[in-house]
Amino acid sequence: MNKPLMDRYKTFDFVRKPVKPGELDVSHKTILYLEDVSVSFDGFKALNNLSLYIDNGELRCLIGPNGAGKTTLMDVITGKTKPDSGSVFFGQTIDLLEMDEPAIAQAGICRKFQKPSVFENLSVFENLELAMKADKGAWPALFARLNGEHRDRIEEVLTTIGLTEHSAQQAGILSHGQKQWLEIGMLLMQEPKVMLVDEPVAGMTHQEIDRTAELLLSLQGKHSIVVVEHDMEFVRSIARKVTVLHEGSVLTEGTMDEVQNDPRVIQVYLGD
Ligand SMILES: Nc1ncnc2c1ncn2[C@@H]1O[C@H](COP(=O)(O)OP(=O)(O)OP(=O)(O)O)[C@@H](O)[C@H]1O
Repeated sequence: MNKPLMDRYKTFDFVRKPVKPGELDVSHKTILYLEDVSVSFDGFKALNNLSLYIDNGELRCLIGPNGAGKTTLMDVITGKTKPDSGSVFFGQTIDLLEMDEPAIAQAGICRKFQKPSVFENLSVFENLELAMKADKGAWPALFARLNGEHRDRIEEVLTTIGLTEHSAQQAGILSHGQKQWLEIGMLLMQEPKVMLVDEPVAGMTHQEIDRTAELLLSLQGKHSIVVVEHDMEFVRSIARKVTVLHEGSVLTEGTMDEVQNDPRVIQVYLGD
């Protein structure tokens, strides 16, 4: 086939673009695969043959009692902890166990910890600017002028996180909720494929919790999001699918109603 004709064919959906080596392949709709993952600390199994699959673009909530393994699971996905056994893939082909933490972040898996860690002395805008430039690996260019495209991107993220009116305000004087949204915005500047979000609404007011629910719902589809949260009312307000962890394994998965009515879930939450 001559080249121009081939190029024209590429514009049709039915001709699947071949995935280059190292490129994310979500053609099977799954973006994260964890299979038979085990992690031991001094003989204690924090994760025990855990298998979990996250769809591309979905918003998944992860719940479970204290010590169930939620944090360890996040640590495995981000490369902080390497499992003793099992496999962890990003899309069809990218083996996360062969990558270190910075490489995994660079590939598009970002994590937001519970405590906000914004730069308090910088403005909201400058925090977003810094997040973008740091992502480009361009520390020497940190003080270079922003081009229009970058400025537009920051404005877009400001709108998404609802902080446009606070753009020039110093981050240190934002409310707790606003700091959390700014930090989500800082992740968004890096255009993540997967966002791991740890207890986003801890310490928030009811209004802030509602706003956070709206924000996370608005991000699904464009990003795949895994939220670890203890606030069940909040989980109910955002979750399509909930995964319940217990003793390092998946106990059950389903809608919030399904898992809340599951006798095994009631048992692990209430004890015997
Ligand atoms: N570095 C470590 N060394 C020893 N044990 C650990 C370590 N990290 C986690 N654990 C243990 O592994 C188990 C799972 O811990 P993990 O923090 O993953 O649970 P969690 O579901 O996140 O709990 P929480 O809801 O309380 O944050 C716990 O029993 C914990 O004590």
